[in-house]
Amino acid sequence: MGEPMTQPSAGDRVIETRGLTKTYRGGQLAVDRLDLAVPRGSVFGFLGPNGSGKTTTIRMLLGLIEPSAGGARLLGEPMPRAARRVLPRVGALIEGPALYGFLSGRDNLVRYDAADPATDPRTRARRVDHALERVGLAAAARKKARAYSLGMKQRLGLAAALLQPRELLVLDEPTNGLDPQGMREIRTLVRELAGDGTTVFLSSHLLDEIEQVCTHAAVMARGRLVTQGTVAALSAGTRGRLVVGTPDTADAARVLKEHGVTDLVVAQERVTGDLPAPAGGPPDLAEVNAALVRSGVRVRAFGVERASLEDVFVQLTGEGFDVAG
Ligand SMILES: Nc1ncnc2c1ncn2[C@@H]1O[C@H](COP(=O)(O)OP(=O)(O)OP(=O)(O)O)[C@@H](O)[C@H]1O
Repeated sequence: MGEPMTQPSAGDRVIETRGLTKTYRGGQLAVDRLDLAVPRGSVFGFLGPNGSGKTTTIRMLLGLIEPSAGGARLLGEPMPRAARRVLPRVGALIEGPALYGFLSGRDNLVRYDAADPATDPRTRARRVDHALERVGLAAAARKKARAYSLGMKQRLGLAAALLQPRELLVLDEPTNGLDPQGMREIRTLVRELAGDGTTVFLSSHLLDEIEQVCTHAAVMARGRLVTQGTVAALSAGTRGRLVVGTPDTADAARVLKEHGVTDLVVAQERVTGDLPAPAGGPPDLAEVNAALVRSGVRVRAFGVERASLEDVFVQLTGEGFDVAG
């Protein structure tokens, strides 16, 4: 309030950081001049290998730790200064929910709801039941939380974050440690929440997870932002690889090379390579295919593999994605 609007579109950003930096006391630079812009309504994936600074960033966004330099705005308000005003509009799940194992899932939620002085005790039961319904735990609501699977615990944590209507959900590695079924459940839930108009910001070290659920992503490496944008644009920025399935790999490689395909890799009955840069338009794949056939190459499969976020990461950092933390 009262502050001049520096960006005309600032109101459309639920998270915005400028030069956000964290150096821990031991001197570890965990987050280095981060400029993040999370549009309202997006499912925003915060992607990076372990140790790349995701949790540190999230802790600063939520006002749990102070930045060493730079700043963050959450729902348009400066953090941590406006924490008391902003945080009630934000649901968060970080480092697994704190639950009492000896209480039922439902009673855990009742406790969470009662801990919030702004809630009306008369409508508590309705809120709790609705949240349980929301995450698909209604049938297991009376079970003790210690009997819950990890996925159920994670869903209960989400239910706690959903006791109030939220504009933004911040989830730190929400599928970490879950089995494939548990992961699917959380992903489905995230999609549903986004469908209702909640902006979801989630961190993950899993590329395919981000590609499956997110509309936007930011990629981190060693505390720095590598890139951010829509998932479609990030992948489109990287050329796909041509893949030819054939028993005649040597001939195929020769013909492809003649057509400007580079970085050829010959594996068992498969030749892959980078397509030439599209000077004046994309290469004519039909012509490449016809040339293979003209040279007597028996082509079983022919196509371009879509670039993945992993390709984007490797191309931008020159590192594999599994960088040690
Ligand atoms: N409290 C702390 N004190 C000192 N260094 C820390 C602290 N917390 C994190 N770090 C270091 O800061 C860097 C970033 O860690 P952070 O936990 O933010 O990364 P991350 O991307 O969330 O990884 P992970 O998925 O493993 O949590 C790491 O090198 C980590 O060792």
